[in-house]
Amino acid sequence: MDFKSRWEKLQETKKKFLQNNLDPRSSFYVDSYVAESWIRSLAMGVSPYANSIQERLDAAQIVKVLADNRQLMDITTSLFSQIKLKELVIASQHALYLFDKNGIVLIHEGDLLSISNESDSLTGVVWNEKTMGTCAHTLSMQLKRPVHLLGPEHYCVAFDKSSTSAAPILDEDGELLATLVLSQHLNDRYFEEHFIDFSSHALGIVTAMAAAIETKIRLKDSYEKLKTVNHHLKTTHHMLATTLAVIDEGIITIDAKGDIIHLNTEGRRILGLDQKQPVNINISKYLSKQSRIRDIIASGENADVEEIFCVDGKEQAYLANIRIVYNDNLHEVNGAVLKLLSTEKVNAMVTSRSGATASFSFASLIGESKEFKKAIAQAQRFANTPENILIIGESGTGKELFAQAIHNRYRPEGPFIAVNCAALPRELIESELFGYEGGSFTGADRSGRPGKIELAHGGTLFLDEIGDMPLELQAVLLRVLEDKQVMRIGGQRNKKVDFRLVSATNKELYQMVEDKLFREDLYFRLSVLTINLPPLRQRGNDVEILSEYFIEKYCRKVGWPVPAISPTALNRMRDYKWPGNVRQLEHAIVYAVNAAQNEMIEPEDLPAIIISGCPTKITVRGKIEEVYTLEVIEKLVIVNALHKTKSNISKTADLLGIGKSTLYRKIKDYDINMEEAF
Ligand SMILES: Nc1ncnc2c1ncn2[C@@H]1O[C@H](COP(=O)(O)OP(=O)(O)OP(=O)(O)O)[C@@H](O)[C@H]1O
Repeated sequence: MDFKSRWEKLQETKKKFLQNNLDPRSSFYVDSYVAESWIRSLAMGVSPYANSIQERLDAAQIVKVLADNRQLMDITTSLFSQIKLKELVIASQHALYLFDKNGIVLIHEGDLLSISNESDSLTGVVWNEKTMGTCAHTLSMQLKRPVHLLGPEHYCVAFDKSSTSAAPILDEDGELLATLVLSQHLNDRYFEEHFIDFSSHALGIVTAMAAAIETKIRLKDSYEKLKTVNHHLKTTHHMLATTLAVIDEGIITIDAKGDIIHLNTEGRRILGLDQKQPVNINISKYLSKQSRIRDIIASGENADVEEIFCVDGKEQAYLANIRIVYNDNLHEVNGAVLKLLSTEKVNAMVTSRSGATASFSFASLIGESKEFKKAIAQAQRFANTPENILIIGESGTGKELFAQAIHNRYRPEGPFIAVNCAALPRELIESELFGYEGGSFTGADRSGRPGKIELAHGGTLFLDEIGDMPLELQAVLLRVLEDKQVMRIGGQRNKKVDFRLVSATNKELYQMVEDKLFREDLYFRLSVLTINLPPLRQRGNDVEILSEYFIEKYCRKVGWPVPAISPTALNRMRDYKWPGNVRQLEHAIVYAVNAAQNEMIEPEDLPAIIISGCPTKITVRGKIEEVYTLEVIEKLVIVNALHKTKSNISKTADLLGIGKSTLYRKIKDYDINMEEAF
């Protein structure tokens, strides 16, 4: 059927439908979806004779709709301008419309039908089946496919001489975004001269343009998504970099060949690289030939080892936690992450957690006597130099306290490591002082352990009872002091150590040198600066000052009222010889505070040894002399020996040259309190 005949048949069918209510669905010429739409339009009360649309969004709604469709409109207008569509549309006397998914006019070029009664703009006009009945774009919106309507197929008679093509614009999920419409008014020439149907061309153009817009929208969406992913990636990267930067351990990532891929701030500091310097360096540049890192990576097994890094000629030891990174299928080693913590820091952490800190300062040393003040002044002077210091004094005179005060004056930030050479079995002193390498001897830690000398790096090593150090170890200690480096038992390499040695003794050290029990060279090295601590019995009124101090300290601790000391009790305490010095005084005070019935400490509240240990005053040739009974002296000797052996019965018996059972009997007879002796 030719164009003109078809047009006439359509018009006839519509007329019958509108005027005689003849069901268009039975017509051979009208497609069923068009016929259905006519019926709907009529049912919705749309006037078939309307030639303008009254429904339009208000200004605010228009602004919102335009904003919601901004991207679509931008893409459409840029496409229009690219292919000069506007000019083409006008020249070919077409009109072009872009509708949103609800049929709101977003863009239009030309308004051939003067559909709007507002001459200026159609934007915001609500043009759908409800307002204008069957149109190409209303059907295209419903069917989601391109639709062409010829004149009378439109519901409104006003479009009887129009040819309209519409194509939907769908999103990725097939949801309707908009429709694009190309419409042409068929003037009389079409009917009289050509009768040519150009509709297929228009439909092709509008479909191709809708597809182009869809592609552009999808591209833009993908780009936006990529941008977001990229942004997330960047943010994650920044967060990771910031997290790594605040970790005060060096984090170095290397590939399987050992090339550095990434380092955090501390990692850069360790390798001496400034923050901007590129990192394409191989890690082996900083490692010695003995380094185990390469083998560990090749073995593919995580490991924690101590590694020496050499940067600018300077060696520094680190505890390296090596974690292997595999590729996705877990068969191949991609590289490793090294976490480096300087062994100095590890040691400092170990020592601070194990309580190896010095709490005493010169200000907390109690005493006003001339002798004591002289010792303090001397210690303060010596503290300011890096030299080794020897403190000589009887047991309990405060030698360790002095060592702590010296440490806190000179190197308070470093570790304070104390070793009592008399308290350790001979065989253990060596490993305790020098440490050992992993697997050096049975029973040792698999990973090895640093010795106290290593742990004292950057601080003070306090060797108490230095006189008890075995001769063979004295030689090793001397070498450490001379070379300032230490080698662990079973180890291969020397480690630099920097510490101040404070040693202490209650023995006649020089006498030991003469008896060949102590190395002379070591003695001279230790005793450059010597401090003699006076025994308590030579400190006059310090007994009273210290007693009051200890009473208050103890009562504060247990929350009791502070008692006074009666003058008689104080006299007894002054007369007593205090073989255990300040330590013994402190214990005596704890005993007395507990024994005292009221606010006054009386002589009977003091430990029995203090009362019985005081000399008896007798007159010899007119002169008052202080004499001790043999019993008192024996008791004192036993207490002293018990103190020295830390109440070890066998050792005490050996020391005194008596049998253990005799010792037990005497302890009972003299009512010796073992704790008090200690
Ligand atoms: N001047 C002092 N001020 C306060 N307390 C003191 C003073 N002197 C000693 N002490 C007390 O005496 C106790 C013993 O001190 P310290 O351990 O330093 O003695 P020492 O001479 O190292 O003993 P030893 O030779 O038996 O190891 C300390 O716990 C402390 O409470």
